[in-house]
Amino acid sequence: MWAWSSSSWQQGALAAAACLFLLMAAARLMEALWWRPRRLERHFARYGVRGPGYRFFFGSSIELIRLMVDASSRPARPEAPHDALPRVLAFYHHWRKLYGPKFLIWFGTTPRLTISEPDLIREVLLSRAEHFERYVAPPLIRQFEGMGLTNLHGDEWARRRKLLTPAFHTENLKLLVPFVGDTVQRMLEERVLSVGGGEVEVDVAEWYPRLPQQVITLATFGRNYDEGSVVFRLQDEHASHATAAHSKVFIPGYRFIPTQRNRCVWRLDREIKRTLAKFVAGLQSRHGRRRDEGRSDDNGMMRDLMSFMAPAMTSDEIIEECKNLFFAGKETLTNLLTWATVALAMHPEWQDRARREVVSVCGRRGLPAKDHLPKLKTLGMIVNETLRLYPPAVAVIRKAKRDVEVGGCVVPKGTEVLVPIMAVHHDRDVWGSDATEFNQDRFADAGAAERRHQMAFLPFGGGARVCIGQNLAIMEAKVALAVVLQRCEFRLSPAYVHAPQVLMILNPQHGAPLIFRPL
Ligand code: HEM
Repeated sequence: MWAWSSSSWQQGALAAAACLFLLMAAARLMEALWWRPRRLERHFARYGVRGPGYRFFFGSSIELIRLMVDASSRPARPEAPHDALPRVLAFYHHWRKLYGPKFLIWFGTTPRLTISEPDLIREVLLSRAEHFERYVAPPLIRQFEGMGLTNLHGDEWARRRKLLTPAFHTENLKLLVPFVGDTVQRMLEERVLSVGGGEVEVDVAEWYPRLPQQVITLATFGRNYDEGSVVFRLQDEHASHATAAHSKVFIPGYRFIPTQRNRCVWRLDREIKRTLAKFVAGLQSRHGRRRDEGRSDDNGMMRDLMSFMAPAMTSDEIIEECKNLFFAGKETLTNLLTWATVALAMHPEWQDRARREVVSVCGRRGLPAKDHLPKLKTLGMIVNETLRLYPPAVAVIRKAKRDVEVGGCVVPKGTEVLVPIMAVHHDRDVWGSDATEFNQDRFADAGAAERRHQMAFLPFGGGARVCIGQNLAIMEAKVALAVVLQRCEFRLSPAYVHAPQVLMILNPQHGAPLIFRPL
């Protein structure tokens, strides 16, 4: 009898504990999925910050995707092609009209405060930057981006940034100038100049990637840059699978399920690491031998990144950093070159002006030299105006590490802050009534952007985490465009459709076919 009642008591206690556990789990779930988002909404509303409203589990994501897909189904308006913001950041354009320049959206259950006023941006990126950390990309994206500078935080980021910064100093990079010029010349010879003087159609969005690919590989490893192309090919494949898989982010743990796509992502990751590991091991022993023999790490052209990394980082760290630099430096530069060439094809008068400058500085056929670069002023203005209207990175995101006040509004810990760079660049209040027109002359005098506002022009971000590769990007862009302008005239192909679209960065949705005529 006692035994029976003792076991039934135990069963009752177990059932009660299970109920309590379930209730607590349900309460935690409700807190995460409903009560907390609603509390945060009320919090922001007290400061006058509103937005599209939180929807259970999905936040504003469904509405956001609908707005973006809808916008990308139509080309840009032909009468105002550079007014691309409504198409590229359709959700921003739509909700800003409804809620003003500061509004709240929800990425799933994560609140994202969207700010586009330069004064507030300055607070987030500069004056209160210590209260924010860089956005942490989801694991699938981090895996192909690599755990390098862009994805590190705190002391490890600071150590790595200090270590790599000297490699990107202008003096070190100037030694790459002849290589960039020579590479573009070879690319033109293969694709355009060898066609026998006739016109040829080239999709520049597909043609340009080879340049940053070769340049980053050389800047990273010194010689042997051909091997780098293997990594880029694998990384491209990895990126397309990972971004497609990332769209299933709402299924928790999806990345661990051995679907066909996930298995492919895992295989590619292993292959990239294996290829880089082989490469890095060879280079590490070369650098080690040089050190033992008391020889400098100078490879005769420039100090490559390996010579900065080899003495201070483990092989795994170097592999992750290489993945990161390959990722950060390729698509961005390809985009800049693509949009600059498209803009010059749309505006033949500026193309002529830029060409006249290149010929007068570098001659009809001479490759640009490092001393020519400061003299290519018009080209520099064109590059800046392209970065203003078509910034490859259309936004940056920060996350509040603790409760912090921005523009008089308390931003609770864990809130993400979205800075839509492209919106600032297209803002008439910042850039004047012709903000959405291509007018390189607005950059005629150095410091013109700064005078508008310290945060008016942010193609490379701002504050401590500003792009480490910006000098390299500007140098590459100026040299590449100079060589193209010297040797060819170009115009839009009849097949070209102006349709900028953001897929991680700003891409031409239907490619960028241009007609080249050798000069
Ligand atoms: C037109 C070309 C480029 C553009 C528009 C661009 C844009 C940016 C932006 C906006 C950021 C800041 C991100 C943030 O604050 O969250 C950034 C960071 C970074 N960029 Fe670039 N980038 C370009 C070229 C390059 C190149 C050529 C490299 C190197 C090969 C590079 C390497 C990096 C790295 C490593 C970071 C992270 C810096 C850190 O967090 O300390 N970028 N870039």
